[in-house]
Amino acid sequence: CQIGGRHNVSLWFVLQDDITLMKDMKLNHYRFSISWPRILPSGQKTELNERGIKYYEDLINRLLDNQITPVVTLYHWDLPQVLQEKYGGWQNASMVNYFNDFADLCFQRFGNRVKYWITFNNPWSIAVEGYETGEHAPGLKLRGTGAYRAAHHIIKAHAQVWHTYDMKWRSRQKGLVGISLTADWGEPVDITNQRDIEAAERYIQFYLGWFASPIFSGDYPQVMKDYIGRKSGQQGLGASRLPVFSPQEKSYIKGTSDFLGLGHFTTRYVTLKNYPSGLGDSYFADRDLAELVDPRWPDPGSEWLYSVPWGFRRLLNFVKMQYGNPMIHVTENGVSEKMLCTDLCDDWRMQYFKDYINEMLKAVKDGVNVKGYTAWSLLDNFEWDEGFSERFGLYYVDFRSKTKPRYPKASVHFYKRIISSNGFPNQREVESWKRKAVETCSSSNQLLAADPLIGHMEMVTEIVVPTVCTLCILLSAVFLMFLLRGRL
Ligand SMILES: CCCCCCCCCCCCC/C=C/[C@@H](O)[C@@H](N)CO[C@@H]1O[C@H](CO)[C@@H](O)[C@H](O)[C@H]1O
Repeated sequence: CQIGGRHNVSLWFVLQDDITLMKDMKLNHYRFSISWPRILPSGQKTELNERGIKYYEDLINRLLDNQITPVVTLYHWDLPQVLQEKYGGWQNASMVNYFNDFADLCFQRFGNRVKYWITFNNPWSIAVEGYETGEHAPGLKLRGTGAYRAAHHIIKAHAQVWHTYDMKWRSRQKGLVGISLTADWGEPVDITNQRDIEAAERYIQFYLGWFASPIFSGDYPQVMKDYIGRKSGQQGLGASRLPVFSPQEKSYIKGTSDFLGLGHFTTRYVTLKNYPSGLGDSYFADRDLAELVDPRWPDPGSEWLYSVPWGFRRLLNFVKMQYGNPMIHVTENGVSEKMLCTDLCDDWRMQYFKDYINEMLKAVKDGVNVKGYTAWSLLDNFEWDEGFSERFGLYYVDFRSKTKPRYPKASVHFYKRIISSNGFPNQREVESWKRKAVETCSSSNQLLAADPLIGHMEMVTEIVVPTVCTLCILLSAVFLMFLLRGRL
């Protein structure tokens, strides 16, 4: 669960409270990110924000005091603005060294206590949504080239950070450094149709393989090199839009992940669809495929998120087969709800967790090396596409209130049972967990229902009172001026 780099409420007592929530749920680890600009506001090591460092030190210490292992992500999408403005962010190769300096500083300052490091969270989103579709920061629409360039530099930056840790810190600190990749599963529409099978394979290779292949196997997936290379040629370009790793770079990058962090939320059916070149380059057109969904799949929240648990097991087995059965930590898995739905009795989330965790356990039985699972997310937080209107939290957060109070959804009680049983004992017991969770959440619902009143009172003290006071002062000043002018 993650709030770290994006902690909005940094009051100490809130931090304490959240750790109490974690402890109460018997979480044994907590994933959060360190905000690069918070530590190095100019992006470079010349200017250090000691208060930012202190904030993370306190968080880490407090977690350890409570026997909760910190799992720290170094880049969950917040780049120091100056690096974007001066160099173009991840379009520029110089980010590799800047990011390495930041990571090195984190290892130096926190590495005696942090043993699990994740370099990047979901680089697919950074590259595609940041530099191809422009939906995320920095909002660039460099179609057909931007995402590939950004990814190229991210992969190199990841590798350099892993080597820095390996050479400089590992022997003393004895931690692990990995990357967290997010991917959907892609299932052929027709499993007897070779063209659909290949299209589904391309879907996964363009998603997961784009990053995992260089890191685990030493180069981009062959199918990406073939498709992008061919289309670039048809477009009259002298070279592929997909950058190339030199032989030295390939061997430098290969093997640079001590574990694979895996984020997974949903699945797509995939079929062949040709995109003739000349209609505009794009990452999406390069894949020559169409994504489909089954209208019967539940989709309680985000429009891209359908609950398809069986896809999780297939994806995990794909990782095992494709990358030599690496150690996997599931870093993100969860489901949202739309804002209008303020019901704390989130039976669809309990169902999602039950089904997805169950499929993960089947994958473990298949021999997949899953060592950890982290739900997304502990608290409702800022969603990158939809802001605060899509809630992924186990805990509901009342964003209208200054103190951002947390209310447990039914899934808190349910998830807690999964943790203490380390899985599912039997169907009957699991059903009774659900019943009890729903009973408990009804009382929290009542608390939340009383909340608009609190919000209203806060609005009065925060907006109405200061505005009225300012107006009074202004009026008095005007009145005084008139009075003085009359006397002169
Ligand atoms: C020629 C064909 C053109 C087709 C154009 C299609 C454009 C599609 C755009 C794709 C959008 C996909 C959105 C899905 C993204 C998720 O994978 C991503 N949000 C998952 O990342 C995690 O999501 C969490 C929940 O939002 C988030 O909070 C967490 O930080 C992310 O790591």
